[in-house]
Amino acid sequence: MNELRRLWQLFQPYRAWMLVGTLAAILTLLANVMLMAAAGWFLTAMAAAGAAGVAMNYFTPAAMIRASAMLRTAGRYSERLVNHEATFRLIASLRVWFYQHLEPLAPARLQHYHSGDLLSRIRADIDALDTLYVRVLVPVVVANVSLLLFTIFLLIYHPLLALSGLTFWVLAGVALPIWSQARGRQPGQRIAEDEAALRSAVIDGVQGLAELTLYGAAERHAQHIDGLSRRLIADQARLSSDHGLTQAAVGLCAGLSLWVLLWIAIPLVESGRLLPPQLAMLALFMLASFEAVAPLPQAFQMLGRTLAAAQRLFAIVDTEPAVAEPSTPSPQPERFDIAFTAVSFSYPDAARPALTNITLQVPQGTRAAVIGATGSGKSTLFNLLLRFWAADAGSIRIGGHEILDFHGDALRRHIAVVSQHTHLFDATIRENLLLANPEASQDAIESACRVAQIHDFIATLPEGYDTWVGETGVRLSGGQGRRIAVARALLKDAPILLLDEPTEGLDAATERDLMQALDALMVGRTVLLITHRPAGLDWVDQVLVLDQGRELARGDVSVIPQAMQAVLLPLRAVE
Ligand SMILES: Nc1ncnc2c1ncn2[C@@H]1O[C@H](COP(=O)(O)OP(=O)(O)OP(=O)(O)O)[C@@H](O)[C@H]1O
Repeated sequence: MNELRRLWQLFQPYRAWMLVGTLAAILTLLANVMLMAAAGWFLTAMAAAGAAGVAMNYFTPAAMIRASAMLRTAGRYSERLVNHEATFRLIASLRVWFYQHLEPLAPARLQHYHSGDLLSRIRADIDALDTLYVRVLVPVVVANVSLLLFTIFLLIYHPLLALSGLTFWVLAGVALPIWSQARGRQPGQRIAEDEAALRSAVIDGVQGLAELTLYGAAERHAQHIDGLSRRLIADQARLSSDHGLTQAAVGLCAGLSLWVLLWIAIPLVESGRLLPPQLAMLALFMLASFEAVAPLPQAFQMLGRTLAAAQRLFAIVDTEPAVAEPSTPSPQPERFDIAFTAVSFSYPDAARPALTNITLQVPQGTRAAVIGATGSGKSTLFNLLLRFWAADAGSIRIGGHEILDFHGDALRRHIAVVSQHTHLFDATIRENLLLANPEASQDAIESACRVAQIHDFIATLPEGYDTWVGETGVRLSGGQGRRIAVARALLKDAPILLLDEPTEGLDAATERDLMQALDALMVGRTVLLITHRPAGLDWVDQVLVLDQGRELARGDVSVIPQAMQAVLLPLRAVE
């Protein structure tokens, strides 16, 4: 129920829309019931007048019927219009709200979530929330208001009629929904989970199709997906069959209520306390009144799924970011030297610290390399500098300011990164470049690409900078992708440059060309380079050698040959 309260708060900006939509729904229902009741009365009265050969004013009832029919049509149209508008606005704002909470959690707090699962939360779970408004809130309010009016209406004729109406409305509008909610809770939760699992499995399967085929595991993966779909379908089938049952039960209640109404009202007609046309009116009124309670069983059946979706969303929204944003404005550094002082850090649940007591000063405009074997903590140093994680001990400063005093975005504006894993978006080359600087002119883009030595290649493409690079840049080679990353970093024009094994996996000739492009990028910037290869170490000013998160040596390349040998010899042997 806590989720319901929190969701209601999120709906706050749309309450005026919701009020109008709900009023329109109430009006539509009342018009429909009035139409049926008035038609029943009118037909019987006309027949009775005809049989008795007396004149009767049919203008007023005919006008009432026409007015109800018009009101019903206009009400239905405006209810749909307003409620859809409110729902779409609500969904759009919920997506933004969720994304705003998701972004500060990346990457540290999201590493346990599969991207398919996150996608499912952003799409299916948020879609499920809108049902709370259209399928649950509106029907519940409409039912309460109209049943109150219906009861008063029946009381005018006889208390017993009101009592019997209430009994069947409560049966259809309260007992059936309670039953259907209890039955729908578990499958509803499972559907939310299974949809996410299915989406993850399908995305995994498509992305890893080459590996699955290579290792003959495609069939097994298909069976896994098949198993998940079957479970999903079984739960959906159960909900649908329950829905069918409840609809039949609502129909039964309506039929029984009519029968009881006749049983009470016929003696009233016989005793003259009710006129025959009133009997017909009440009978049709009773049947039509069940439209108020008919949507309730499904509404409560869906509640389980909606609440499960809300729980999954709040689980992310309530997660504390790994690094808290400061409450004060970010400092404006005047120089861009980097200073790590006695920094230690362990990842949650890690067996050993990733970094222990690391100190490194990189004066502005100089270049430092961090070398070490796999798992020695090099990337962790970058993660801490980029404020993706906060160090457990020690301090990291840029231009003399603690990096924890910067807002994450403000800090990262000063830093450009070129890594071996450059993510290229499924967009054009130009759009991928503009990510670094949306304001960049075509001239600026081209000159960055010239320095990165990729312009000539782009110029040969039929669509030039408007060439689509494909998902994750599959239509570019590794070296070309890396150069786009260099051009991006140039366009960002940040004073600090982090290079994470930028030439990893490239052949010697491509590596040499890329090094030239990187050389141009590094001019005038404070550079931190991660590498486990000797290439490039001749142009750095200092080296930090890491071994299992500890400093093995630090200083000029020439003054630490022993440590260099210790780390580089085994690596050279591998190469
Ligand atoms: N997100 C993470 N969560 C938990 N442990 C991590 C995480 N990232 C790294 N580690 C662990 O921290 C240690 C240091 O990892 P790090 O990635 O910094 O090493 P590295 O020197 O950059 O290695 P490589 O050269 O292979 O990239 C390793 O033991 C690794 O398993």
